[in-house]
Amino acid sequence: MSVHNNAKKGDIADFVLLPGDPQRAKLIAETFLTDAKCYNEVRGMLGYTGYFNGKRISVQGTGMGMPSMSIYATELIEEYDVEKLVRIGSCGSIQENVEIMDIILAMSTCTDSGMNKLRFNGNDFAPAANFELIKKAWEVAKEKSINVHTGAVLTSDFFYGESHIKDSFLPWKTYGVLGIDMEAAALYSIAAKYNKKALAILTVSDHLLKEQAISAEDRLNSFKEMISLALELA
Ligand SMILES: O=P(O)(O)O[C@H]1O[C@H](CO)[C@@H](O)[C@H]1O
Ligand SMILES: O=c1cc[nH]c(=O)[nH]1
Repeated sequence: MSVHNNAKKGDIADFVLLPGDPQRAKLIAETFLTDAKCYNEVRGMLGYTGYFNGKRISVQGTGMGMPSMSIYATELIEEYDVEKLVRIGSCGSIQENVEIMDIILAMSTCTDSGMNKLRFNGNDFAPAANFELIKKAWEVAKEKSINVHTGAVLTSDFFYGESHIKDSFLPWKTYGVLGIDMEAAALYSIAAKYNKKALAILTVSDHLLKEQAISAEDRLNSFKEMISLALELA
């Protein structure tokens, strides 16, 4: 058991999918896995272990934001010996050609969070995806004819921008950043700290330039392509 997880040692597979929404973890366990068992309900942050094509995998909700992701990723690695961590999340697009429901493989992450500034004494760190995982994800996407974008994302502490900072995402857009989430940089940083493998796969749930968005229900139910791609990485 860890502070935020009541799984026993051995209950969690060495490959874990990490949705922000614990209900997405439940849906994945119920619709994609066989023989899935719930191992965690602490704070409603559901976690399950089951099988996909004979491979043992777990799926664990992480909550929203870098601190929450950091807690779950750290405990999964330190207490449960997890080796591969794949975030399956939603994000907002900040590029014209990255449309609603498109999938992004996050090669690298920028962040406006202070967490890594604190860790690195005011200096920058470059949180990046594991090459083996992103290469495999790209190959699986090609095999399954899933169109994916690869590139940088911004992991932000903000979901709602401040009205006095107009179009705060424009510098990131200019420098080619594809979209905005709230956890990928934390996952890549924790994975780097422990020399583990991590990847964030994101589906675009809203478009900041076009002011389009899908509903919360669609966010929960319509990420099947991303999930089927992520499951192949086990
Ligand atoms: O859909 P998830 O995985 O939660 O990801 C995105 O959605 C949440 C904001 O609505 C943030 O956690 C953001 O990163
Ligand atoms: O973090 C997120 C997720 C979806 N859309 C956003 O704009 N930000």
